[in-house]
Amino acid sequence: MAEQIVRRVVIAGGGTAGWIAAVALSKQLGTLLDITLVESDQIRTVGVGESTVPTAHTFHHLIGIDEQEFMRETGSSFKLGINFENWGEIGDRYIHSFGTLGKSTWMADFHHLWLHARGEGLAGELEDYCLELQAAEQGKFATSDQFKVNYAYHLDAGYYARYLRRLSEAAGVRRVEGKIASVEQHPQTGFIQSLLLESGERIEGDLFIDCTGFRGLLIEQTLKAGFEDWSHWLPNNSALPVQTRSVGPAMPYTSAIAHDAGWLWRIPLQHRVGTGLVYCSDYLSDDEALARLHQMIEGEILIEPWSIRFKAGRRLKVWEKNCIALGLASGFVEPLESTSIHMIMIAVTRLIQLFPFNGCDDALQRRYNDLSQNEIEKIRDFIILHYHLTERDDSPFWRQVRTMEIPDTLAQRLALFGENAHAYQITEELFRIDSWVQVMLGQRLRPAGHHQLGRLMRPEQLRQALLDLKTNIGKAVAGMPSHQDFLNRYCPAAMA
Ligand SMILES: Cc1cc2nc3c(=O)[nH]c(=O)nc-3n(C[C@H](O)[C@H](O)[C@H](O)COP(=O)(O)OP(=O)(O)OC[C@H]3O[C@@H](n4cnc5c(N)ncnc54)[C@H](O)[C@@H]3O)c2cc1C
Repeated sequence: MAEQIVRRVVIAGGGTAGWIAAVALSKQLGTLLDITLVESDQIRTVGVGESTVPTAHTFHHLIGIDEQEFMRETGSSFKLGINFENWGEIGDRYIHSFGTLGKSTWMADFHHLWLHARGEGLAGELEDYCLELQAAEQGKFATSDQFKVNYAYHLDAGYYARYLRRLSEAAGVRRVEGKIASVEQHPQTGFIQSLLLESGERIEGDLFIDCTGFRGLLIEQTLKAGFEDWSHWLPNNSALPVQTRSVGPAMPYTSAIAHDAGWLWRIPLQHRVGTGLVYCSDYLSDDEALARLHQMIEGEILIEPWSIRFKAGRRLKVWEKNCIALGLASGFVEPLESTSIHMIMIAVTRLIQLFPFNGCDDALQRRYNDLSQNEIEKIRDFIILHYHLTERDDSPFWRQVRTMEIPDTLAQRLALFGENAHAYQITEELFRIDSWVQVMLGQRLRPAGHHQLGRLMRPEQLRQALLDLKTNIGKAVAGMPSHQDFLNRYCPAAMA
C-alpha cells in the first residue's frame, strides 16, 4: 500500500472557517492526520457571519454536533428564511423561505399551477401554500416527526468559534497562539513548508489550509493564486455591524431591508440581535452610513459599530500547490443570502472527500477548483438577481444595478422565467427551484406565460385543491408553538 504523504495539516487562522475546518477534519479523519491550528489574538476575526442556510443543519449532523448543545452554547435561534423589504420597490415585502411551495408534479412545478389559478381568481397568495413561509410570518417554529420543516440557524460567530474550538481540541487538534510573520516555501517547487511565527516558532506541515480571512496570507500574499473581481455586479463594499439588545421575541427569519445605497441585516439571536448596514461607498460616505445605521437600529447598542471593507469576487484557484483557501480567503459574494458559512462547510466536505492523502496532484487540485468555481458562480448569479430585478429608480445605486449588464448565465434564467415561468436547479447548486421562484416573483418578475397543466383541472376542482393545501398548512402552523417558546424549552441560551 502506498505510504500516506500528507499527514500534517496546518490551519492558518481561527475564525469561523478555521474552526469549522478543524472540527470537521479532526472528527472525520482524526487518526489519519496531525492537525495544528495557528491563530493570533492580535488579529481579530471578521466578527460577523451569523445567518446560515439549511446545509448547516445537515453538516452538523454529519460531523456529529449535538443540536441542542450547539444552540445553547452559541445563543442560536432557528431560521426559516429571509424577509426582504423594499427590494422590488419601496414598500414591497416578501419572504424567501427554505420551504417547498405547494405540491409539484412531474409535469410542472407548483408555481405553474398557481399562476394559472391566480389568473383565474381561484388562488390566494403564493405564500399561503408553503409551511415554512407561513410559520415564519407568524413567528412559529417546531421540529419533530409531526412538523418536518426545512430550517437553518442564526448563531453568534464569537461563541460559535469558541464552541468549535472546544470540540476540535477534544478531538486532538493542537492550537498554537501566535502571529504568522512569514510563510516559508520550498525553493524549487514553491510548495509551502512552514509558517514562521513572530515568536520564532516554526510550524511545519504537508498541507496548509488558509483561513486568514480577506488577507489570504498564504493563498494570495504568498502563492499569488489570483482574484476575479465581481464588484461591477455586486458593488456593495462596506459594512457597519453592531450588536443590540433584543426588543421582542426572536423571529425565525433574517431581515434584509434595502435602503438607497445597499441594505441592512437584522439577525435575531436568543441573547441579542446582530444588525449591520451594508453599503456601496461610491454612493454613501462612511459618516452617512453611520447615521443611516443609527436611524435603522432597534434596541440599545451592546457593542458599538465597527467598519468592514470587502470586495465581491472569487479566488481564481482556491487550491494552489499544497494550500487550500477556505472562508473569506477563498472569495466572498456579499452577505445577502447568508451563503459564506455554507461555502465553508461544503468546501470542507469536498476536502474530506478529495483529501490528498498521497500528495497534492494536479488532477485532484483541478477537480476541487472546478467544483468550487461552479458552486460560487451559481451563488453569485442568485445574489445579483436580487439587485438587478428591481423597479427602484429612487437613487443612483438602484439605477446602476437595475441597468447593469449581468452574467449570461443569469440572463438566460431570467429570459426563461420571464417568458415561460420555468426555473431550474443545476446539479450541486445550492438554491432550489422554489428559491429562484420566490425571489423572482418577490422581485416583481411576472412571467408572460406558464405551463398549461392547470387547464386540465376543472376550476372548482383546482380551487378546492388549493384551498385544501392552504387549510392543512394553516392547521399545522396553528399547532406549532411560538419560535421563542420553542427556543426557551428546547435550547435556552447559556449566556442569556
Ligand atoms: C459584512 C459581512 C456579513 C457577513 N454575514 C454573513 C452571514 O450572515 N452568513 C454567512 O454565512 N457569512 C457571512 N459573512 C461571511 C462570514 O463572516 C465569513 O465567511 C466567516 O466569518 C469566516 O471568516 P474567516 O474565518 O474566513 O475569516 P476571519 O473571521 O477574518 O478570521 C481570520 C483568522 O485568521 C487569523 N489571522 C489572520 N492573519 C493572521 C496572522 N498573520 N497570524 C495568525 N493568525 C492570523 C485571525 O486571527 C483570525 O483568527 C459575512 C461577511 C461580511 C464581511
